[in-house]
Amino acid sequence: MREYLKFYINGRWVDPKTPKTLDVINPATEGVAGRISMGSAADVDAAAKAARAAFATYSQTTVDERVALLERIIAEYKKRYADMAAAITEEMGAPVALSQNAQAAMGVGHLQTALGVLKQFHFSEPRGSTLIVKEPIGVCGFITPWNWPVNQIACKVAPALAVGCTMILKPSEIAPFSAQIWTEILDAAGVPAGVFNLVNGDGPTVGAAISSHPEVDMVSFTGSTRAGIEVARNAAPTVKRVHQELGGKSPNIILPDADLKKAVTAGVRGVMTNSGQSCNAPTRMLVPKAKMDEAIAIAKAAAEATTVGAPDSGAMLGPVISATQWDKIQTLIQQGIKEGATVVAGGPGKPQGLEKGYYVKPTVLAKVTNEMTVGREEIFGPVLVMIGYDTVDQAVEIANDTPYGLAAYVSGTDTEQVRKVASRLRAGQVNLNSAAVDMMAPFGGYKQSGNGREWGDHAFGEFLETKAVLGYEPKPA
Ligand SMILES: NC(=O)c1ccc[n+]([C@@H]2O[C@H](COP(=O)([O-])OP(=O)(O)OC[C@H]3O[C@@H](n4cnc5c(N)ncnc54)[C@H](O)[C@@H]3O)[C@@H](O)[C@H]2O)c1
Repeated sequence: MREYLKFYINGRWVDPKTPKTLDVINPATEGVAGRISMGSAADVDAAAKAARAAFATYSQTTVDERVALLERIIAEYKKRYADMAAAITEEMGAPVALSQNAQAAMGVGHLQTALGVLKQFHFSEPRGSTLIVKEPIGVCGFITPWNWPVNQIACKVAPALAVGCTMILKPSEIAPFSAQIWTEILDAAGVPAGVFNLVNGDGPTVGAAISSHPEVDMVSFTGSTRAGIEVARNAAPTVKRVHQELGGKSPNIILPDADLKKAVTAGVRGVMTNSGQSCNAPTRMLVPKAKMDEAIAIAKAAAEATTVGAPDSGAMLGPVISATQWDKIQTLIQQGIKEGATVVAGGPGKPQGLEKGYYVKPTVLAKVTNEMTVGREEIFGPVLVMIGYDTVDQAVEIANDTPYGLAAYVSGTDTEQVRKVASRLRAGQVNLNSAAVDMMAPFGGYKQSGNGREWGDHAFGEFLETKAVLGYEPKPA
């Protein structure tokens, strides 16, 4: 039973201004795994003031000092790696192997990436007699979700620290354990007081207080489009910069000349991983109608080979995050069936023998059209929908017919055609032929999937202001 009742403000573990707690549920057991304090606007205010005070000195640190700091954080992270992976499994149910090999790995991955970028980054550029300077934007507010918890914390905190910003983090209240370990790591690494602050709590209270606080210069939010809109609304009166990373319903175009077995199998795996709880999951598979029967058979086999079970059982999928999420997924599957989709694999209800815990059957729905609810709404569970197309033009049209634009996937053997299709897709990241993760590739959405870009060098820009210093080079006498 974990008890994380203090916040981290101004380099110290402090009690909340008003005591209030929340039980954290382990989704694999439905049992209480721990307790956190739920903060208030007063806690956010204390954190914002600490971050503002620390900005005066931290923003003036040298690149070498920040390189040394990131190196110390990476060293501490490596010491706590197993604790981090265990915390993630406990808070959100990821299989042990996924937590160890991917979830926890992303945390240190973003730290190392930020370190590499920082060593080469140009913070100023002379242009004639003018100097253009990139300066840290100030105090940042970070609001993060539960699905890739430390990934989303690290991809904000690491570049922000690298450029000289100070910050307040509000992690997901449903999965707050990894954020606690993260904070302990930063504390052990000697992050100066006030540079990084942690306040736990819910969105409407702590999230809204961060979004609207006049001392917060920018807010970076990852989560649902609904909450992202609220953040922007609350931020508007203070004219702060708002960075949103929101939902997705990413298309996966399997071109007529693709290696069908490889592409469909990879597509199914891409949806199911992390129990379908990835914002960039390839959830809409677009298949040539002439190849649909064959594709369905491959998808069925791949989904049925996807094992589900307790995080420590060696199964490929754990539970989904919560009872609410489980219910939402079930309602959407039922809605899909009602609107005419065919269940190819999985379907409603819990997998056999897994009555306790929020487990969902790896599900494939075929005969889906892009107009159906399951073709349009983000399900955020292990549910793939398959949609047929007649021509490549039609596939592109269906792919783009969504309010989202986070990711897209294309498979085919004709490289020219694959690239051409990629150029027509309105999405922030297009993955060709199951390319591997690239930590330097910018990550972010078009349309209602958000704005701005995280990861790699592009992330630095989110936390920088641009200053033009005219007359920097004095005119020769
Ligand atoms: N684009 C991306 O990079 C990305 C990554 C992961 C998840 N997501 C999206 O996140 C969603 C799932 O996460 P979730 O259920 O935790 O989302 P959520 O929006 O409910 O919660 C995300 C965070 O926002 C906070 N929040 C909620 N309401 C708020 C408000 N009014 N003001 C300020 N903060 C508020 C929550 O407390 C939490 O910390 C999915 O839609 C998914 O696609 C997007």
